[in-house]
Amino acid sequence: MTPVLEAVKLGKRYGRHQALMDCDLSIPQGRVIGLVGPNGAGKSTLLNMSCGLIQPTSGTIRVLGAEPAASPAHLAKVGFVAQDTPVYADLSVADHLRMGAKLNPRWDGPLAQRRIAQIGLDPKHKAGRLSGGQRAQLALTIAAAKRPELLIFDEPAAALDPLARAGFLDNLMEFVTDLGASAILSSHALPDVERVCDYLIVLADSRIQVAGDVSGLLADHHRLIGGRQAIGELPAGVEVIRVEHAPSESTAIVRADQRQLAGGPWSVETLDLEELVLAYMTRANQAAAQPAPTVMEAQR
Ligand SMILES: Nc1ncnc2c1ncn2[C@@H]1O[C@H](COP(=O)(O)OP(=O)(O)OP(=O)(O)O)[C@@H](O)[C@H]1O
Repeated sequence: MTPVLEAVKLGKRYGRHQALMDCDLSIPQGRVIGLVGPNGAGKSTLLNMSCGLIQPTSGTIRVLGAEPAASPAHLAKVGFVAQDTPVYADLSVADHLRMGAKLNPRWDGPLAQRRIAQIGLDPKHKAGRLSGGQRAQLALTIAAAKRPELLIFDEPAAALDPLARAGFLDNLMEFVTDLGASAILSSHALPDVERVCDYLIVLADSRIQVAGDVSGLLADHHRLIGGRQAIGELPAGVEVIRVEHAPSESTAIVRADQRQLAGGPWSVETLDLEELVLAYMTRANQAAAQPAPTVMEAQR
C-alpha cells in the first residue's frame, strides 16, 4: 500500500538556518501519527511541507503517493489545520461552511451541519468571536467535511482546557474512524499522543530521532537498572538512548531485543511513551550541545 507520507533525505533551510535535515520517513496508511519534539524542532516545517505550503530545499517528500499539493484533486485529499486554527474573523460559522462547500469537490454538507449542531455552534456566530476551543472544533469540522484521506493538525488542541481537549480528541478519532482516514498531529501534550496515536515520530534538533508503531517502539525499548559497571558494559547490539548514574545504581533507557537483555546483572522494566520520547529528546539535546568536531578531529 502507498505510504501516507514518504520522505527521503528531506531537508529545509531558511536562509542559514537548517530547520530539517536528512529526514527519512515511510508511514503506512490508516494510522494516527503523533509528531512530537521540542520547540523549534521543525514540526511545523514538516507539516507545512506535507501540505505543499513550503518547498523542501533538499530531498523529496511524497504524500499519498504524489508530491504535496500536486493537483486540485490531490489537495482535496488532504485536510490541514494550521497552528492556532486560523479562521476568517469576519465570516460567520455558516459562511465558513459555504466556503468549504464551494472550494471542496468532496464536501460533505450533512456531516458539517450535523457536527456544528452537535458542538452547539450558532451558524450565525462570527468566527472571530469564537473561543479557542470553538475555533478548533470549527476547523476540525471543515477539515473533516472535505472527506480527506489524510488529516494534518499542527498542535490542534494547544489552546484548549483539559475537558475541551479530551472532547476534541474524541471527535478527531471519530472522524478518522468514520472517514477511514489517516491523521498526523503535532503536539507537546504527550498524554494526548499516548491516548490517540498508534504511530510516533520524535523530531528533535532538525532530525528524525525515532519513528515507528507505538506498540513496536514500546516493545523494543526498556529501562535497565543495575550497577554502574554493568550498565556501562551492555552487550553489543543494545543501543543506549540515555543513561543516568546515581550513587547507588545506574539507569539506562535502551533499544534492544528483550532476549539480548535476559539474564544480565540488571533489572529490565517497561517504559511508557513519555519516558521514551524524553529519552530521545534528551539525547538529541545533548548531541546538539556537543561542540562540533574540529577539521582535524573529523578527519581522524
Ligand atoms: N519562515 C521562517 N523563516 C526563518 N526561520 C524559520 C521560519 N519558519 C521556521 N523557522 C525556524 O525553523 C525552525 C523550526 O521551526 P518550526 O516552526 O518548524 O518548529 P516547531 O517544531 O514547529 O516548533 P514549535 O513547537 O515551537 O511550534 C525554528 O528554529 C524556527 O525559528
